[in-house]
Amino acid sequence: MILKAQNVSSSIENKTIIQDIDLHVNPSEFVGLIGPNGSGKSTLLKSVYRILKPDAGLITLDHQEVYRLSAKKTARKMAVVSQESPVVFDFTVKEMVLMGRFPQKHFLESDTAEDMEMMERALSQVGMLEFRDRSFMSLSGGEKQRVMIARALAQQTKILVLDEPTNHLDVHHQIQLMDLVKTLNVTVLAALHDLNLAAYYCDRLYVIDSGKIVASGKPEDILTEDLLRDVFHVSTDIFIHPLTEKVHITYLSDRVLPEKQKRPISK
Ligand SMILES: Nc1ncnc2c1ncn2[C@@H]1O[C@H](COP(=O)(O)OP(=O)(O)OP(=O)(O)O)[C@@H](O)[C@H]1O
Repeated sequence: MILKAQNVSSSIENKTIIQDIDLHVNPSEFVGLIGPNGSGKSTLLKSVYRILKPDAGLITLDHQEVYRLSAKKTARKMAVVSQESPVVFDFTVKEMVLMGRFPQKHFLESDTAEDMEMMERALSQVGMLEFRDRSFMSLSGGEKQRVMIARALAQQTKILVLDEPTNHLDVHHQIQLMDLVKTLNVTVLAALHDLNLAAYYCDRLYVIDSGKIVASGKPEDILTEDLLRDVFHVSTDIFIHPLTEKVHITYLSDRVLPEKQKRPISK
């Protein structure tokens, strides 16, 4: 499944939030969207998953315009884990994950043995099976996030759109989740704050700053000390890790940098 955004611009309350965005994700590719707070990552993802219709431009899934597809048809193709945790009152973890099966079902069709199997498999994939009868609202932030990921997995789509999927997870669960997503062999577009995770797992990255794509390409080609200074306003030391052979970024506080290595950081 190929996802494309062409010349996409969106505004909220007459303020342009993202502008002339061109982006594509090839089948089975893991693409990361990185950028500072407020740069427009979630807005772009919301436009992709049909929550915020762009003012201009085109978003397609396998050459079909998403805003012409029904919500149900889109949900059969694309699963989303958004930043906001849903406010639900009395659903169990199991019921939350089974909701991911709705797009595949007929109106009022009850849960089948296959649905139950998918639910159990998705919960074990995120290490949450033992929580299946717990109330969703009683879970910790990280546990909720893993259940929402299980729900997306149970949806069995060819494309996953993830908005900060690891922001509540401890280091072990961050790696477990990213490994899992990587092995699914589906098309992934994910907004990520952790640049080392992005560099390690993503095939390609798009860098967004003030609503515009300012760089794109393989992590090793675009994650430079200059780019991180210009876009994220941090000093860094970047090298290829000898074991992983991936870009590794060390963040440097100006307080510890020798005077002669300090370079102005614009903001
Ligand atoms: N409903 C809204 N009303 C007004 N401004 C909004 C609204 N939604 C988003 N914005 C603004 O749009 C800009 C982009 O927001 P967005 O959530 O897309 O950024 P982001 O890159 O995902 O940020 P973060 O890294 O903090 O999650 C921000 O300045 C934000 O305040």
